[in-house]
Amino acid sequence: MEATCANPSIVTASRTIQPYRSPALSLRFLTYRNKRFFPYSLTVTRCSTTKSRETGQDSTFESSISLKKGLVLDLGVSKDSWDSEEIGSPVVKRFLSDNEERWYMWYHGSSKQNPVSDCIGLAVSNNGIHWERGKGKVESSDDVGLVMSCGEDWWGFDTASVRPGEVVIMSSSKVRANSSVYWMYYTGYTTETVEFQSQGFTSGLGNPERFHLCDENVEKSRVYRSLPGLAISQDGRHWARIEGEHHSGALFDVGSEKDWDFYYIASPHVVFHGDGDLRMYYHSFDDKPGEFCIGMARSRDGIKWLKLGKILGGRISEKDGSGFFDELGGRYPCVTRNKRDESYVMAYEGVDRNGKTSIGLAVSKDGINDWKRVQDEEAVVAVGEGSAWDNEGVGCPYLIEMDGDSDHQWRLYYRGVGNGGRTGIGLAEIAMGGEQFELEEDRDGPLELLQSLRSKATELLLREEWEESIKVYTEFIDLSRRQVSRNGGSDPNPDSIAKLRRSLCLALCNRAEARARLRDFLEAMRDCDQALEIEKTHFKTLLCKGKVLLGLSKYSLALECFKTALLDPQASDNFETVTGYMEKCKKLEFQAKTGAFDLSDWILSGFRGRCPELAEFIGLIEIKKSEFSGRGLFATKNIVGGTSILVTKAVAIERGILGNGESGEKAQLIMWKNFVEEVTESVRKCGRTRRVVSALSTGQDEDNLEIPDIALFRPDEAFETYDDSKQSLDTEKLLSILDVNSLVEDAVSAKVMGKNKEYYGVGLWTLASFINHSCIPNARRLHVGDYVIVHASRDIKAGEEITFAYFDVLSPLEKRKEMAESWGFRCGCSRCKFESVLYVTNQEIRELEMGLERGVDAGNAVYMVEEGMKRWKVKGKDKGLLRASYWGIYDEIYNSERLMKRWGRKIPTVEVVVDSVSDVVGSDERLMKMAVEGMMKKNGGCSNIVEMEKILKLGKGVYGKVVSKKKAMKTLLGLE
Ligand SMILES: C[S@@+](CC[C@H](N)C(=O)[O-])C[C@H]1O[C@@H](n2cnc3c(N)ncnc32)[C@H](O)[C@@H]1O
Repeated sequence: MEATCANPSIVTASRTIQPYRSPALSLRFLTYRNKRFFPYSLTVTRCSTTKSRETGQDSTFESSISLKKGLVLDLGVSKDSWDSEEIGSPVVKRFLSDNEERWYMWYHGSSKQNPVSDCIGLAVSNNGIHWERGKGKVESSDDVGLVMSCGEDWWGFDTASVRPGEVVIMSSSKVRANSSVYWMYYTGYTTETVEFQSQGFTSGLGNPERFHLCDENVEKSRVYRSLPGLAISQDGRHWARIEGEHHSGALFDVGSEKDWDFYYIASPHVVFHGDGDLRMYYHSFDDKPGEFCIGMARSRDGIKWLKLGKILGGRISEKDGSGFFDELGGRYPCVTRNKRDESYVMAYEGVDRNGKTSIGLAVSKDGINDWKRVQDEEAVVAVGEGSAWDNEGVGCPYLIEMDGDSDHQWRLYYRGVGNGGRTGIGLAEIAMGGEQFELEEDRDGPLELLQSLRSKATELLLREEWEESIKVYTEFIDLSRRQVSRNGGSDPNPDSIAKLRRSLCLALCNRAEARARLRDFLEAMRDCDQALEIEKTHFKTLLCKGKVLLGLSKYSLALECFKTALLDPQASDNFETVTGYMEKCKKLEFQAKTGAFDLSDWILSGFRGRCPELAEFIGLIEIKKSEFSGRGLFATKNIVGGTSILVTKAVAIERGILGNGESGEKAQLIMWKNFVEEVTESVRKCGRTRRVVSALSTGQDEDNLEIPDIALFRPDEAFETYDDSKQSLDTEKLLSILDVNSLVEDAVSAKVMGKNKEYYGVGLWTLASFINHSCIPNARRLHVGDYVIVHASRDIKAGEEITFAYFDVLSPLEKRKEMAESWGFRCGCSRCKFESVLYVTNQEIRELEMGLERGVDAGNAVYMVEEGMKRWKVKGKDKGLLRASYWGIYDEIYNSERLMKRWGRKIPTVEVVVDSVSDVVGSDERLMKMAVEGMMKKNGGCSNIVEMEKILKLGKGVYGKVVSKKKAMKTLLGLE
């Protein structure tokens, strides 16, 4: 499986975690502005609010704004990938269940080895943007990659190429993707071609278009006689063909010579209208008018089809048809039902007189008759400008309506063609103004200005340019208010005032949304409240307010808000969204109060889907003056090992996969630069963040730092003390703060998440930044998504300082000193003090160290340490300290049969050593691994219950009580 993007979600702190010593100074010389990992292009391709000349009707689509988000799937990188040469025909499905979101994309592709033969593959994603794809055939039901090759029956209609048209889920889409029954309608080709007779058509017919075969003439005069086929699958990966009525196994044949669909049938797209009513939309080329046409067929069972005829053709015959983006007709229909009004929406690829392709929309009330184009002359999604990846053509659209609360958002996946015919799959978002601001009069007055402001603000909102959209909404809101008060009461047309007030309410709501994105929660709340004064139960505003309250961790108030939203008639369409938020509020409130988080199910699911939601939580702790340096966190009550101490969300995180060597270092610098920029932005936008970040240490004069009240870190409290001054922190100070307090997510995360070893993430978690280092730590970190959970790695007494390891504490004193130095401090912990004294006074230890440097036999060295401790009067817990320092040699001996044969009887058992070390440094993966291996060797399995319990206890120390189910813990320990 090739991961196209890192999305790490759970990370454990361990020996390899190094708090970040920043390359901050060198960054100043870097000018490259990294565009993050995903090449979003954020280009507005079409923005029109004109009424459809053709329809003149009140379609919710009449004002559509599309926004290209960029390339989401490029060609397969490796030369031998099945999809390295060309890709297209995306068919995208989104599956939602209670706690996960899964996206599937089937698409066709061809390889460099065999560029004329297309196969079908599957990619998966948890957000529809970052896709995981495979380079070879899928093996298991979790795998991704090639899922369907050409047919092998010599008489079959699909022996040369297959391309997906649509996948119909024959059970609910609210079930897990892998238990559904999928019906795939696809286009199959043989090598049989038909001569193409149309005179007027000057560019290639393109069935199938093969952009890698740049010689257009190949396809000019001949087309492949493709037909529609059906295959079914239980898991979307393993497909069985269903034979249709046609002798070739296809579902049906082309029409007779006089019919419009005589040449071929392509891109079958099937819509489930109701029981016993399936509708297929497909395209062909009608040579009488010389244009691409879209037609329909109907079926009761999805297998036997009855053709109904053409439903959408070209515009050649139209009076002013020339110059339209779809003058030569439409193809690749993708039809879907608009959840709002049950009408049908079709996205299609329009072909202009030069053969250039772009994407248009059409609507129909019943999906059969009366299809109307949404925009007349221009496409909804046009080719990219300049050297964009899709500057040659866009087409093969796949439209998805997103459930949710935003302004009627649709996603449109499409095939883009760029320079040299390079293909890729891109994403555009389409907003259909659901609550249109309708203008009926006074086109030159303020109403026109209002309309233009509103369109501009909506567009900016869609482009996620929050600050700009807030500015324009503010203009709109001020002007509307003036307008309302000027005309209020005395207006001859009370209807128009009512509309104006509705628009004002929506604008306030949208501005709140933008402000919430910038974490301007107080302002967002104000906007929501003002909108609700206009319309008490405005659904979208109630949703927005609920989310703002969630953002402020005010879970019970948020719950009330969502409950009120549920009473609105619009809620029926968004029932699951609202009830989903309500469940979230209840869960988070419980978690914030108790700190009871459980990741077991997520772990058991193999970390599939979204990370579990977490609430910020502050346990039994306070900030006080530390013996080490400056401030520290202290337990106010006894804390049992494994218990969560705090859960806090990162101010910012930057993640990526770093390579090795110079390029890896450069990538690291760029990541650091981005990270600094992100923190700077957060600090500038939010007074609360500014205050908590500026309370952190710069590493200077720590003992004179103010001791902040821990309440400052409670999101609940922060709401009341929010300030609005929008200032930045002094850059020098901010860089020092980040240098001292940033933490790096480590390679263990890669292991836990099954991610690439070179995965790298750096972040800032404010409250956790008060935790000092100790070489005998009592706490550990676990990173889950953007949150860090700090838990007790062993029992902690009331009043004890909470500490974790900034670096590997299973290493000798000198090494630890070096690491602390790179952090800019001298460790003042009791273990360092004890060992320093011992080393100064003990010649034998110094000799032992020299021996280790020379590479003395590990067995001998362990024996010397163990025997030495008797002479040096090192007793009880102190033995664990020295064993931790020389962990490397203990590890070596216990892992070597040869050494154990020789020394095994003379040294303590693995269990004794693991117990004594974990007693002083807390749990650690390596101790756990050694205990597990020891148990396996001794018992030949994990049958010994007492030892098993001991190991699970160690596991609890490493991962915390958040892994409450034994089965999940065993999975992490590799015992399941
Ligand atoms: C992330 S901050 C920890 C909180 C810090 N003590 C404060 O007052 O904000 C890291 C800094 O704390 C100090 N520090 C942490 N652990 C220490 C230790 N074991 N001995 C001495 N100084 C320590 C160092 O100055 C280090 O740069």
